[in-house]
Amino acid sequence: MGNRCRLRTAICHGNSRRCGYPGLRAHNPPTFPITQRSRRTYICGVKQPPHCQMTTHKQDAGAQATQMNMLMDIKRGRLSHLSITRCVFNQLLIKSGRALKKMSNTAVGVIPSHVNPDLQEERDRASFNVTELTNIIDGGAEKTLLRKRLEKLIFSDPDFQKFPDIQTFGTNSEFYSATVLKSTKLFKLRRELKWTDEEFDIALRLGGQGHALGLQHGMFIPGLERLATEEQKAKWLTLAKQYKIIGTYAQTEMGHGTYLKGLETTATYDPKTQEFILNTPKISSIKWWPGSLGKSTNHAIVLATLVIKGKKYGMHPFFVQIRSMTDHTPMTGIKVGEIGARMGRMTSDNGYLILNNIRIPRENMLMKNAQVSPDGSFTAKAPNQANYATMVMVRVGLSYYSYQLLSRGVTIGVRYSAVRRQSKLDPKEREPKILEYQTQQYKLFPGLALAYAIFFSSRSLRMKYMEAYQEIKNGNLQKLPELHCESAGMKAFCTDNMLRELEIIRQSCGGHGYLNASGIAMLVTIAAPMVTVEGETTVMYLQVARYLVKRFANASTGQQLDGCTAYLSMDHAAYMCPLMSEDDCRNMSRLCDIYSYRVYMTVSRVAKQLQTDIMNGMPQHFAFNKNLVNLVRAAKAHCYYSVVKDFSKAIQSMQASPQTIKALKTLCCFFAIHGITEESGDFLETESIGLEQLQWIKRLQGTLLAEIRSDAVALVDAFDHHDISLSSAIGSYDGNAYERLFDSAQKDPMNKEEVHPSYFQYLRPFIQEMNKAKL
Ligand SMILES: CCCCCCCCCCCCCC(=O)SCCNC(=O)CCNC(=O)[C@H](O)C(C)(C)COP(=O)(O)OP(=O)(O)OC[C@H]1O[C@@H](n2cnc3c(N)ncnc32)[C@H](O)[C@@H]1OP(=O)(O)O
Ligand SMILES: Cc1cc2nc3c(=O)[nH]c(=O)nc-3n(C[C@H](O)[C@H](O)[C@H](O)COP(=O)(O)OP(=O)(O)OC[C@H]3O[C@@H](n4cnc5c(N)ncnc54)[C@H](O)[C@@H]3O)c2cc1C
Repeated sequence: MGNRCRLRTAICHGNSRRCGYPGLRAHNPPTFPITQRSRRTYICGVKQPPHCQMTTHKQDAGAQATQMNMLMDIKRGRLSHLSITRCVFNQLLIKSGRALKKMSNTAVGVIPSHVNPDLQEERDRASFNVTELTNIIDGGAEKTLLRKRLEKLIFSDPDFQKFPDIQTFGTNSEFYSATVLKSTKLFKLRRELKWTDEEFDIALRLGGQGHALGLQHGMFIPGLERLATEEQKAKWLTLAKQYKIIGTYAQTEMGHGTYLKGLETTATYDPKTQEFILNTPKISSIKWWPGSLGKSTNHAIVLATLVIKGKKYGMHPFFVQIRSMTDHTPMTGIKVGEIGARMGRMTSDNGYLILNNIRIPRENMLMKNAQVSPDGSFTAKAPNQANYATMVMVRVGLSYYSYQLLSRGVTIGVRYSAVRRQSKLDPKEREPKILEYQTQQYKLFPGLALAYAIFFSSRSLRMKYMEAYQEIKNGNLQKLPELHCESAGMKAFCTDNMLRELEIIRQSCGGHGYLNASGIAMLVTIAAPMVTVEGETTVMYLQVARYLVKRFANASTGQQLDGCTAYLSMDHAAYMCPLMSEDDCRNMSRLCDIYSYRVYMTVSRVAKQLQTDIMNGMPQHFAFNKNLVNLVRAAKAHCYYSVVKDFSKAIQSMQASPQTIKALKTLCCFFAIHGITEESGDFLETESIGLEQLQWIKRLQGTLLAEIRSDAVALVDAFDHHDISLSSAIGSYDGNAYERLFDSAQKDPMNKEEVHPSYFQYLRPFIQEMNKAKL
């Protein structure tokens, strides 16, 4: 915390409580309207004479020195609480004689209504029209209006306004209740206002993190849509869409999440009664993790290994009622509950489920992809992986969700860095904004560029998904393998890199980044499980690698490839690094060629090594395991290349002003060259670039940091996250970080009482005992 802030806090702390103005607390607003001018004359809600103001950066050195000395005294414990207050006030009164020309624009405990000038200055210097870029992100000006209309509606509700504070200070149980309330409110609004799916999606996103009933829309409804027959949909999908039943997707078990063939929950068919008997026969088979299962849901799609006459038929989905529709108690034979406190905030009630001889009618197997007839004969209509369809959809969704989380994080980081001043660059100048430090830019701008890259790339993936899904729905599964590769790869790439960047951004906020009130700490914990859910990162990369190796083998036989692996069948024999000068390093087409060659080399090397190992007699699974690290490396290279390509293509086809295009091009180029510097070893080793080119690229990196710096605030403003969605004291639109931090601290339940009960219970008796004790 800077000196200025520490002093403010110290002043307010004493002042608000014991400085001779009893009854007035820091967050007590004055009871009459505050004008801009009068606002300046308040400290802790107490009217002060104009001269009795906080010092500013431009104050004279003498005043600063006096305050510093006082601070040292406070630190050393030489000043009592009361004397601190008096002393500070006296000092301020003395200094008032020097007529501080520019008074502090904010009184402690009052959040100013104007934008922090340091942030305004950034906005004034933007090289492009922020609204234009916001419109592009929203998908058009009319979509921005729609989002804003929904924002206004949702955030005018006091329950939504309260949510950030509950998220910051509430107990797990309070937070869970708030997320139930939030979900039910949104569901009701959807019905009442007849929202379209798009409007509802926007509303869910605005609602921020934490939806107790999130799995209803995230997986239960999509699961029914993808796995149920038309007849079953008519029965259950309608109920689910009308919220008459609340459900989840229960697949993962305590013993298995990744390896679906290893699921131990069984659904054994009984032809006599035409029922399935569901069991979780051992501890490792207990369903463990499903969201909304712990406390919220009354139904579930349970994934279980189908057993007919002792034969196993792989994993299939079953529709199971788990709680009573009248009193929400578990159905007979079912034990269900919460799995326990998790890292960070519990954004959903993840649960466990034990099934003990639960009988469900034959019709409750979701039979779109495979059927069991009354006599127990099994017919598959599609490969078993068709039952993984819900996961593919969620992987696509999580790629976009990564954009949402990261863009929020980087908004907080950049805005805060534009209002935080610390240390000295030029000894003669005032302390600079920390955003001026190149190292700070290097912490923030990769995340900023990644947020845009993920946005454009996940948008392109979503479009591919919609197209392929239509075909898959009609029984044409041709595009499924590529869709699986792309969705698994993007899910892994986006969540993995998003989490890494968010943690760097958190650190870039210094101490305040560790406070929940910063919003960024919370984002990191919300992002943390995203690398695990819906297919763990390494496992997903390995699925990509498996596809790449296969496609490489196809290309080696002369097959012309299309789609995301087309580059594998191109002729790379005559490759030469296309960067001839430093200027070329800004050429996206050339940078894409470098990326494509790097993937090609990485894939071909590992594929050839695999082949050699197998030819040398190594069993295939051994050979695979021996090369896993390089397989993941190849998959990562493929994904980075795809994202660079998508980002660059999106800009090429964009209808926007030259200024906006230029700002995005700079960011895209930075994203591409940052990837090269991060993995320079790989690029050099594959001879995609040479040493000289690497030097050019590194030099350009410094130049681009400086170019992005001037538009950084505008680029994050363009995401246009509402303050309630951000839930950040240090990243709000007005940039009044310190005032909001202080305000937030006042709301901490620990500050409700001046003296904590533990003082009477433990501390006072202890101190008394120590005072009585002989030396
Ligand atoms: C909308 C969301 C918004 C965001 C909300 C935020 C809130 C967060 C909410 C969070 C909620 C979190 C909720 C949750 O977490 S729900 C639980 C999620 N669980 C998982 O994701 C499990 C991960 N495991 C698997 O998916 C599979 O077991 C893997 C893939 C690992 C292996 O697979 P498998 O066991 O079968 O063995 P195999 O490797 O021999 O593969 C055999 C063949 O199958 C092909 N194959 C494999 N998979 C697919 C596929 N999907 N489509 C098409 N094809 C596929 C594969 O290429 C291969 O083809 P070929 O090479 O033989 O030709
Ligand atoms: C917050 C949260 C919400 C969730 N929600 C749901 C839900 O709603 N419904 C649901 O069904 N599930 C849910 N899950 C479970 C989630 O899908 C699984 O945790 C996830 O798929 C990972 O599986 P796992 O836990 O078995 O990890 P593991 O597979 O045990 O992973 C542990 C390690 O083993 C490695 N590993 C495993 N297999 C391989 C391999 N073949 N090759 C190389 N390395 C390997 C991994 O890379 C990892 O490093 C949720 C989980 C979380 C954390």
